[in-house]
Amino acid sequence: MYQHISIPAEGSKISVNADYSLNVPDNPVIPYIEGDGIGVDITPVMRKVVDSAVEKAYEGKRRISWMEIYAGEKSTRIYGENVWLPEETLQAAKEYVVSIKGPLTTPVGGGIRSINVALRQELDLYVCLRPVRYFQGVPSPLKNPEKTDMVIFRENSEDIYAGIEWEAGSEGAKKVIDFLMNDMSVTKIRFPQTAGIGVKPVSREGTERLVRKAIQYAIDNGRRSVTLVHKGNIMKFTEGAFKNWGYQLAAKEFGASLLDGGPWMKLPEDKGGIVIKDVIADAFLQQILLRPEEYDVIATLNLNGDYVSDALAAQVGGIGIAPGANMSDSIAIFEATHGTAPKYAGKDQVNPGSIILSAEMMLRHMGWAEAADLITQSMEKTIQDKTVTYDFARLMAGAQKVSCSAFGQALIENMAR
Ligand SMILES: NC(=O)C1=CN([C@@H]2O[C@H](COP(=O)(O)OP(=O)(O)OC[C@H]3O[C@@H](n4cnc5c(N)ncnc54)[C@H](OP(=O)(O)O)[C@@H]3O)[C@@H](O)[C@H]2O)C=CC1
Ligand SMILES: O=C(O)CCC(=O)C(=O)O
Ligand SMILES: [Mg+2]
Repeated sequence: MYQHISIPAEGSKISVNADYSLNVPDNPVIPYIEGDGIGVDITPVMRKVVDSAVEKAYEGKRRISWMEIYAGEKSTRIYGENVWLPEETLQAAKEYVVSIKGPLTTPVGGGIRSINVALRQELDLYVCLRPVRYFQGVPSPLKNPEKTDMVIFRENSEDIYAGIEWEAGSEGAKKVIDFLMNDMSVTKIRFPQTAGIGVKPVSREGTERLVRKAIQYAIDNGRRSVTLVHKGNIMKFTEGAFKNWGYQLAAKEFGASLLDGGPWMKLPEDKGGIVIKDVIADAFLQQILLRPEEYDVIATLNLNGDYVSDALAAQVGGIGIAPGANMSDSIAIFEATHGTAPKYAGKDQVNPGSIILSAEMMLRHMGWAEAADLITQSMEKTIQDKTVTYDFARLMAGAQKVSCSAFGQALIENMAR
């Protein structure tokens, strides 16, 4: 029994088999977190669009029972002042296997640590999967935005992003600096009296499980290459190790061999002949603008993946239309790439496209491809009709600018069946 979560009267749990495949009942209970800021605008629209797609695709034989669970500001209103991520929210996400969330606020330079990161850490959702594709008609800063077609596998549990750090002048920072200077002979801390300290753990296990998923995805989906994106020239034993462990895994588990003497590799033809390559992160950020067609599946560390996600989203029209998922082998929480966009909160203005396309990924993950296809088709049609929210309308000649909820309604009306 939960304290504040109301379990729907109808519906049952999705379960996971030993091989991590899912048993999805026709009436699954799907937990959702509304989200802070624009969560109040986009999450209800997403639910309506998904319900409509499922109804249209399965004519009442399948249906989602939504179950609200809480995190972020709404949680503090329900559970108490300092309860940002209740234990029962984690429990429900585990028990019900597949869920979806709106964005959650993280204060800058102090205050609570990210609840988004905490959710990923607590549930060990080690893959952040963010596909980036172009929808015809979306305004983009590129001449040929359709050439950007990548799938990002961002490591989601390690790196400097994990939040191990001590504030300048704190007891913790002093202790760590003392240890580094006195016990480890470190002489390179430029201003030891006033330095804050962050720690960047990157492990072989963490790297291998992420790169394994990326390569398997590339094989299963007929992709051409997997690129390891790193800053290994500077951070040799973290980012450099990520690159080395990635190549080693490709050889050890997938039979990759050196291509033209290396370091690039190639999988055997029965595994699609996929090329495994690497690129240094700064060079990657300029190459994705100049030659995006050379990149396909991307495997990278947590912080790089965060930067790369927003940069690639911009190339195909912005974070209003950038979906994603946080996944372990069994549990998945789908979420948009963007944040809470506080200046638009409650104004019914923003693009609900990102969370709707995250739900589209969720439906596909559940094996409900017919409903997922309806969402993609209606998204394509609605954008081509130039019925769009402010973010696209301001860059599109002759567009009909609509609200967040009206865009959802247009999607529903444009569903083919
Ligand atoms: N996973 C999560 O929950 C995430 C949470 N965050 C958190 O969100 C908060 C705000 O972060 P911030 O850096 O402002 O980033 P945001 O992604 O929230 O917003 C930045 C800008 O992106 C555009 N944008 C974002 N979402 C949409 C949308 N749905 N439709 C149209 N445009 C959109 C807006 O641009 P414009 O002004 O040009 O219209 C907005 O001002 C922070 O607390 C941050 O930590 C951030 C990222 C992910
Ligand atoms: O947790 C946050 O507030 C930011 C997270 C983020 O930017 C991301 O995961 O892309
Ligand atoms: Mg981000």
